[in-house]
Amino acid sequence: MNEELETESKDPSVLDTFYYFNTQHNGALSMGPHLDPGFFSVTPASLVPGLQVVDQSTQSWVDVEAEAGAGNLVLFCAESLERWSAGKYSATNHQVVTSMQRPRLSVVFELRSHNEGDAFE
Ligand SMILES: O=C(O)CCC(=O)C(=O)O
Ligand SMILES: [Fe+2]
Repeated sequence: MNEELETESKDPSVLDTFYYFNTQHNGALSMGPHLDPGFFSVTPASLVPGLQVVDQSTQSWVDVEAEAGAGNLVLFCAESLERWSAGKYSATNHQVVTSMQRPRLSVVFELRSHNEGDAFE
């Protein structure tokens, strides 16, 4: 295992909060497309839209807050779960775009493991 991967797999679980000023034009990227590194991520849908996930059946972006009302929990798979399940559960590609020119607050919990081989050690 290279050093970068080793460091990544030893990251603790995180609870992040984000405040997006949303001063750019609608549709501008606030956080580029990415996969989260852990097993899964869970976030309450925000009051202000912005989170988008890729629908794997159509490969198109879906607006999360249009599907899940504010406060409903959204759970998506991340990279360790994809590797650990040998691809049975694919990590969800997601991004954040500017919308409504109103500040957006989000809270995201990412469950990670100290050692992927022993997932819940
Ligand atoms: O702000 C959000 O809704 C998502 C943030 C995110 O994708 C992340 O923390 O990895
Ligand atoms: Fe993310």
